[in-house]
Amino acid sequence: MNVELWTTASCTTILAVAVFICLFEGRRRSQELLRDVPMPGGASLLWGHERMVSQMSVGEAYAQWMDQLHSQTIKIRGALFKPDILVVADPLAATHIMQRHVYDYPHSDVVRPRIARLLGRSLGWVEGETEHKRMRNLVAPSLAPDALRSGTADTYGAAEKLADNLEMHLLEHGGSTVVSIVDWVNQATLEAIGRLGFGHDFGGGRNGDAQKILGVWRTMAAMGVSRVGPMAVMMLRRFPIFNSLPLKALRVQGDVRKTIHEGVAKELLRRNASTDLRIRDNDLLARLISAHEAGSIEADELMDHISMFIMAGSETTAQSLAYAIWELALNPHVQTRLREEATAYHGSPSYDDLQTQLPYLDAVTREVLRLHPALPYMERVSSKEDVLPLRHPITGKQGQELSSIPIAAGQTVIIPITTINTMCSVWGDGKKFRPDRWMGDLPPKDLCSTGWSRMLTFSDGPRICIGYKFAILQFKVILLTLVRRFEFKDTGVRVIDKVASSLQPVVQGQEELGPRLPVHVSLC
Ligand code: HEM
Repeated sequence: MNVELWTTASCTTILAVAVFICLFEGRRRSQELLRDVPMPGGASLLWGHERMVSQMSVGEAYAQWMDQLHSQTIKIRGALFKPDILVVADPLAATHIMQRHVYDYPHSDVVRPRIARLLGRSLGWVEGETEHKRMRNLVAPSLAPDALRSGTADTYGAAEKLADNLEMHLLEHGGSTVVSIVDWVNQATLEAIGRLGFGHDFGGGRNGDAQKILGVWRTMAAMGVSRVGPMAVMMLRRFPIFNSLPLKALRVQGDVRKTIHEGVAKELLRRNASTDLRIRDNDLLARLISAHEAGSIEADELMDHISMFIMAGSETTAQSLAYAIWELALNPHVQTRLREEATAYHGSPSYDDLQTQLPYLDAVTREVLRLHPALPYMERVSSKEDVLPLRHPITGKQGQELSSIPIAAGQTVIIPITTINTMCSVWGDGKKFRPDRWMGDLPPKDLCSTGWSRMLTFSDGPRICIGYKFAILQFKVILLTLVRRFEFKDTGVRVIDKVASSLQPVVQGQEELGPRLPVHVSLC
């Protein structure tokens, strides 16, 4: 063997041993600190518990294990010999992470590169307190209640356009037909964020740009819910370096951001330059452009804020609305009662009336957002050692009661939003769709999360969803408009909740068709 070859071989071996020692050491330390945290049985040697999580309907596996182990804090075995993953539904521990120490728990190596590819290096991606606060302060006024008050009429405009298009579609089909409702409501939510944030008309969510954006998103989501989707997540969780490989599953994520940048974002900037744009003083685009002109943000950041807000501002609300209509189809008595309230109110309720004058619409909204959170879980990694306080102590290996657990730096932590929002030990009949719960007694506050409405649907603390008030406005306006004009009926299919970046409904037996939520619609 010549010297060069020998040196290369030795270096490679030393590197491989070093990587192995680091991985092993990280695993050992994390296992040691989590030794008292209960773990369910049945892990596969290769896939740990992670594959089971992805095979069941969203949140189901965690709920079952937490019930079995009588604990809201558990650990699961990671796939491909990854160190154990901590799953935290305990309200005090979740509040500790999201409220008080959110900057010590950045997004994981699966989540952050995905956000960068899909939506851009904007607010949901940025880490570190200073940079995060800077971005948040830049965009927050555009989504504050005053901005929403002046944007309410535009949101009604988007909802009416959807209702008109749907009515036309039904008339072409003899007055009633089955539609995949997600695709329809997504047109309205895209139109609504276009109008509110950017003074932009997406042609009711049906023009060329809108169709391209919704099309690439659908392709990405279909791949995410296919068999390769969960595999890719497990591989990336274990080997983050795969994030830089030219894999198809990753490339289609990048297509979403690219489509927005090359289409609507360029068009907005072109029209701004020719002053052909209807910008409200405080709207998102106006704020971004003045920050760019003042030299406080680069062009790349400007473009990424546009892609982030167009997608985050439309897709999540569309999923939630689609599930709302599906629940109305499954629960005709709720639908009738909601329609009665909606038609008893004459005209279009203002932003403030929507908060107080339609109590049943409010209850239905909260119940759908509780049961079907559009982001079913959050995944974080501790950047330093920490001690997690617990509201519900766990019993250690020696039978001792532990009201806190130590966390190693680098520990992956999952906060299972769906499981937290629906836990029967907190909510009683937590898996049942029952809007009336919001008009009666709610679970005691100390058993619940400190997020909006005692849930974690919009996260909590300094990184709580910045668009949640707009999401609720869109949700109520579109649901109110649709329930006044259409009747929804169940089609009898069984739906399984999957995740591809966000919650995605899949029809059992028709998985190959990708995310769909079929509902029978007719004119009222
Ligand atoms: C029902 C609809 C929505 C749901 C359930 C939802 C949920 C969430 C959740 C759980 C997070 C935290 C994610 C994490 O930290 O890992 C988040 C963050 C975020 N959401 Fe939403 N969201 C919704 C609608 C919206 C809308 C309408 C917008 C914009 C107009 C928006 C923009 C954002 C942004 C920019 C962030 C990052 C905030 C930060 O890190 O400071 N979301 N959302």
